[in-house]
Amino acid sequence: MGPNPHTDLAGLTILSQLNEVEGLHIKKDGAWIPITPLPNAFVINVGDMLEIVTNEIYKGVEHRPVLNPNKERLSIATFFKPKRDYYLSPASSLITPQNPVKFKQIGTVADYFKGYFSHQLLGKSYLDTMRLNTKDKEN
Ligand SMILES: O=C(O)CCC(=O)C(=O)O
Ligand SMILES: [Fe+2]
Repeated sequence: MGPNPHTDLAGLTILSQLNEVEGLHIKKDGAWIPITPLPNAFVINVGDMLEIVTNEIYKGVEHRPVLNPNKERLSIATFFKPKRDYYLSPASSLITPQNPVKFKQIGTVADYFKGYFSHQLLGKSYLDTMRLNTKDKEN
């Protein structure tokens, strides 16, 4: 976890904002928006793997934690992802003439992890390199 803007690698992230101090921003329509923690509520973020499985119907949310200089902030993240040996690809039921397949062949979840962590060294989005017919997104 770091302060850099990113999307999460897993399918879904469940965040528990333990002391309800603001500090998470998400990017929406090109603008950073602060998320106000609500009492007794989780923050749920869509990650890269759910974007792949839904063939981009659900988009991974870009977000960044912002340091609050005055208040300590406690956030616990739980990441949900498929098992490592599962094949990672868009669900066939979500591939239609209107929404043709959006991703290259990826392989297993373990293959995706391997590619992701070696690609991180290049400082670019690994998910964007897996898209078909689209240029790498600039962040
Ligand atoms: O600070 C947070 O609540 C989110 C942390 C985060 O983005 C992550 O762990 O991937
Ligand atoms: Fe994150």
